[in-house]
Amino acid sequence: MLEMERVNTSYGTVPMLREVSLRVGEGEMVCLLGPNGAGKSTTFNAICGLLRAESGQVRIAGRDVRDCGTEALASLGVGFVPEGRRLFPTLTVRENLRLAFDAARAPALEFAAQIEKMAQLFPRIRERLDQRSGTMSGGEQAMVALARALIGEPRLVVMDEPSLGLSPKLIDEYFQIVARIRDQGKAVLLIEQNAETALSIAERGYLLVRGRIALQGASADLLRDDTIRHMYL
Ligand SMILES: Nc1ncnc2c1ncn2[C@@H]1O[C@H](COP(=O)(O)OP(=O)(O)OP(=O)(O)O)[C@@H](O)[C@H]1O
Repeated sequence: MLEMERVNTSYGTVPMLREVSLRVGEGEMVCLLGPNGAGKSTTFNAICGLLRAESGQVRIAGRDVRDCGTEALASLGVGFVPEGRRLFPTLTVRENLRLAFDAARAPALEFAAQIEKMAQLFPRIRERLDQRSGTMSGGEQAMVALARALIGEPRLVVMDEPSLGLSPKLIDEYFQIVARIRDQGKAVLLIEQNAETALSIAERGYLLVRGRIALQGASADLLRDDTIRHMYL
């Protein structure tokens, strides 16, 4: 579903990502770990078209998306959960979801039915559909941001540190929902600081250090790896 091949990016003259290659297969959940400043959000931006890769390729479902634009990606079946949620705070939950639903351009889907599906998946937002999203708690906003990524039935979901700022109890609830999404057959790239939780639900993982992929492997192997244990566990 997602392939990055030898991607390089810079901020001005400062190189950031260096020869980054990663892939997420159909229905597979993969995590991208890395310390602060490693380039995780840069990788997210390179996938969603906010930052153009200088060289290398970014392909989604076999299509080169480097010049695609973020809106077009939604209609290719990709849902994004950006760091910090980035909801429209003065719009209601329903309006935020509507924008994402329209961007997905999926004529076979019906908005009311998709809202009902999201309300079932996220009971916390059912009674808040007409509340302005900026007045919701951080945990509720996190659920709305995930519902927004899912409402157009994407085949691939890319999440940038979605658990940031959530309480331990909410993190558990959040990742139970993420695991259910994976079980529905969606491909997921989970960019996370929370290595133990991420590796416990993803099949494989990559470790990004100073813009380069330093380690990759099956989650069970990474959980036993000395570098990962030293950095996180
Ligand atoms: N727009 C920008 N202009 C210049 N430098 C930037 C820009 N965005 C990010 N950087 C730098 O690139 C490096 C990687 O940033 P990035 O946000 O990708 O890291 P990260 O792994 O997501 O870190 P964190 O876990 O702290 O969010 C950092 O040193 C950051 O200061």
